[in-house]
Amino acid sequence: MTIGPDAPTFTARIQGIGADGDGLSRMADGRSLFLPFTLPGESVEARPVMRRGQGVAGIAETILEPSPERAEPPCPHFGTCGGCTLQHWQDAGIAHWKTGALVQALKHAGYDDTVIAPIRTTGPGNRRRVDLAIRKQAGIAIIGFHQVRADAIVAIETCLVADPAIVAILPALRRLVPRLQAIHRDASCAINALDSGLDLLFRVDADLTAGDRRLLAAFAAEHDIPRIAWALKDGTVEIAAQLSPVRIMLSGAPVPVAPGGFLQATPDGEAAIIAAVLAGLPEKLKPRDRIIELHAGCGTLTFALARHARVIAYEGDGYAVTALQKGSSEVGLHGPITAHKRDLMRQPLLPNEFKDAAVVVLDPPFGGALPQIEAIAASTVTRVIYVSCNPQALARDAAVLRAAGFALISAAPIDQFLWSSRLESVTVFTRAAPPRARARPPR
Ligand SMILES: C[S@@+](CC[C@H](N)C(=O)[O-])C[C@H]1O[C@@H](n2cnc3c(N)ncnc32)[C@H](O)[C@@H]1O
Repeated sequence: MTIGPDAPTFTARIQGIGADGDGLSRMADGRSLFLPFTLPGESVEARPVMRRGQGVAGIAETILEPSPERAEPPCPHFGTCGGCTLQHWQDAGIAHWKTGALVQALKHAGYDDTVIAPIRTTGPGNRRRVDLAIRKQAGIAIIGFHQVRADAIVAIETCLVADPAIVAILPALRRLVPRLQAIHRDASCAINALDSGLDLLFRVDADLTAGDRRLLAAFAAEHDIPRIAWALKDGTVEIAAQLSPVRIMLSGAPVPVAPGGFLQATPDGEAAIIAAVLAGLPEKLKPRDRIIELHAGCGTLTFALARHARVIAYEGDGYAVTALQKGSSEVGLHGPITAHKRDLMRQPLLPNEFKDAAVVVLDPPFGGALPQIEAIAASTVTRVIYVSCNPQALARDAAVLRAAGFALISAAPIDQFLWSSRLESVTVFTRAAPPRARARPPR
């Protein structure tokens, strides 16, 4: 079959939605056809444009029979900006599909008949972290998000998912960037909306000049931005301007999060994740018990967990570990929380390091935590709370837990990535203590 921008169109029926949020149909030769901005049940006039993996990516030129779940996309940038891919779908349809994605992932791991909690969805204007792409072209700054699978940047005037304080700084950034000499062509600006105000991290392609530093200090003062940092491609981060301390409150602890440091995408999502994690703790947990927390970041879950038992936290990013330690000493929790820097992919905790852990909480990055899960499976751990941002990785890791005798006792889908195909979830697994770990019966 001809594929390309001039390929003939044909009528295609959308059978489902793929992991990236594209509608799924079939070519006449049986290959998968991915059609963005279409919905299940729709009939469309499709043009197959290019190969994608084993399948073909296409364009729906005309929606011949629209789905009753179709919605009018509220954002003027929808369709070009790669940030949101599902604004053409009513909320209920997205919620149903995302819940189904979690059910499927768990089924794939061998867990059938899972009872799934109702999905918690974050509303617009809540995203407190964005990573803006920047391109300087003919003295003008293009600032926005990349198109899906493309190098082009869509200049954004507004963003309906981002915190309004982030949207409000965009015009000033567009005026600032052309004047920064350290930006030759491509750069980025990660913005975290913290409790102390916006926190900016520029990734630039050259060293800042003295003039750049003055500009950034003046920009920070004019817009009441406590800190602006910059980083070169090697990842070294330096502070360009700091007017006042930065902090985010995590379960009552003021944490001086590092520039560009990881935070859950939205405060509502963070609250829902914490609630689901705490609900999964063992009923008889005592303050002297040990919780082992893996991929702790700067302490989003740690401070909440430390109200219930001692927490031994591990995290690979040294800046995050330092922030967590500073936050715990601020609230006098230095005793109950111990934080260690450790690369858990290369050096996962060994089975015997989980000895006496009442529960393991893990919140790995997108790729999941296979080596670490295998060590947990081989340990005496009886309860695992798994926070995941990728159902596929969860499916793979949960299969290892199932093979090691863990039952799944709860699963909570959390949609903090409004109008995107991404999904967060919290799942709780338990198993009986293996014979050698069981208490000896009295004689
Ligand atoms: C999804 S974030 C969760 C962070 C934290 N639990 C939170 O809720 O804010 C994943 C964390 O895993 C950390 N991480 C990524 N790769 C790692 C590795 N190989 N070893 C240890 N930590 C890693 C990241 O730095 C990040 O803090």
